[in-house]
Amino acid sequence: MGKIFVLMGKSSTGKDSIFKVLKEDSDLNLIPIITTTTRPIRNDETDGDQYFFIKYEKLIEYESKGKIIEKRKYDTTQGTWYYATIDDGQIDLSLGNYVLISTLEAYKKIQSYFGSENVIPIYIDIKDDIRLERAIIRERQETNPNYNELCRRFLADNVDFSIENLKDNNIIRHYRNYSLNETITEIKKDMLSFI
Ligand SMILES: Nc1ncnc2c1ncn2[C@@H]1O[C@H](COP(=O)(O)OP(=O)(O)OP(=O)(O)O)[C@@H](O)[C@H]1O
Repeated sequence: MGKIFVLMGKSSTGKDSIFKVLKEDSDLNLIPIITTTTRPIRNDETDGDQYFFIKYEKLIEYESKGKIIEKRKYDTTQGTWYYATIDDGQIDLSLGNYVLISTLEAYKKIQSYFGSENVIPIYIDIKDDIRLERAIIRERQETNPNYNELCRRFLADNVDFSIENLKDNNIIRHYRNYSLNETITEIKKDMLSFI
């Protein structure tokens, strides 16, 4: 039976940078799960790469077909955005091991959907000052930087990933992403021990 590795962490901790490398690693041979969002695509993103970028109407269509594993709603400074994991036939644990980027809330639902023994958390963390610095550097590269949204998310993440929430979900191991290569090596070693 395959495993699902769930990469989690506050914004700008490096989840996407780590995901990009792990999904190309031939030793791990992980199948990436692409989740869905209704938020606008950023300059450096490609549809079907970081997310499937869909319209709200399409999300409702999936919902009416009972295909939503989990869905989250965020009231952002640019309007309401939804993020969802959709059971669109991408995941079959008899076929291999999977990796996705998600949230703590979604991780819980994925665990109840696929069985907690099959779902492994990979929690990425860095100190707040470095996280904020990386977030600002990244945002500056956007055509229309949105520092209000950056700040909203920065603060919201500290609530979502509070020490209590992490403890309640039994997330003990923290992978500290100061050096990207070292973090990836560490995660890879642990992943290999599960597969
Ligand atoms: N170890 C690292 N050292 C320096 N910069 C890094 C490191 N890891 C990631 N970054 C940079 O930090 C920024 C945030 O990384 P990334 O987009 O991967 O984070 P994320 O957790 O996926 O963020 P979000 O959840 O907001 O999409 C990017 O500009 C990335 O290039």
